[in-house]
Amino acid sequence: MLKLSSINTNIAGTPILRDVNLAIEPGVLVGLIGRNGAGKTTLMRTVMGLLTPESGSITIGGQDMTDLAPHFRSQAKVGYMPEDRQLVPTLTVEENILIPAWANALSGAEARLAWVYELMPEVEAFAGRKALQLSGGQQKLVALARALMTGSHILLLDEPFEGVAPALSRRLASVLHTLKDEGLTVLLSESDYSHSADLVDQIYTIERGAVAAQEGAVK
Ligand SMILES: Nc1ncnc2c1ncn2[C@@H]1O[C@H](COP(=O)(O)OP(=O)(O)OP(=O)(O)O)[C@@H](O)[C@H]1O
Repeated sequence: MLKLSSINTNIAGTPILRDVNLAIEPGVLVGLIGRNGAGKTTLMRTVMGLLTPESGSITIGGQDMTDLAPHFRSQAKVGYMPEDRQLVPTLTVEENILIPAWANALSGAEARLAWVYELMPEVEAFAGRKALQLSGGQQKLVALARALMTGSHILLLDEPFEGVAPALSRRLASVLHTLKDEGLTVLLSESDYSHSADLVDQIYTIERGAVAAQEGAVK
């Protein structure tokens, strides 16, 4: 379970997240819906420990992560797919996918990589190509593959469908359906409901850094 309690995060002294409370039960796919600039990325970066909240707490699987360095998220089997992908352009696709495994000395990385390739055979097909040779949508799949290396329990996906062509969007949605069936816990952000409506079990909206649960919004 992922839980944020009364989180306030500032950027350069400006309050961005305001008293955010959010709880995701294991195996549930939650949509975080809000316009550009609402604070979705700030929320994800705060959960990942890349931004330190001014106050409040973050627990993952019952462990208080609020003051722990980002790499503790990998140990807790949390994976993060940033909105801007953040691939290293001159490394191959496979090298990019393996970065979190190297950085965290992940045991069982080979088996995990094989599982990821089984889930997304198209990624294995371009494993040897440099990241800069891929389209934006293909890079999104690679960023998802990389997030899955550590994210075997919880995935944070920041606008995964943004800028992805329709055919690849459908493919991405089908991969996310499979991950949901596998029991992963997922927080997925989107600026509207266009891609997530069929996927999410529960919705939170975010507006000017304030988060609200949408009761009975879906399923
Ligand atoms: N490095 C920064 N310096 C100053 N302000 C920032 C910085 N990063 C984000 N902000 C501000 O924080 C607010 C929330 O931004 P954030 O990126 O979290 O929103 P978002 O919902 O993810 O939107 P987007 O899809 O546009 O990224 C915005 O008002 C943005 O201008």
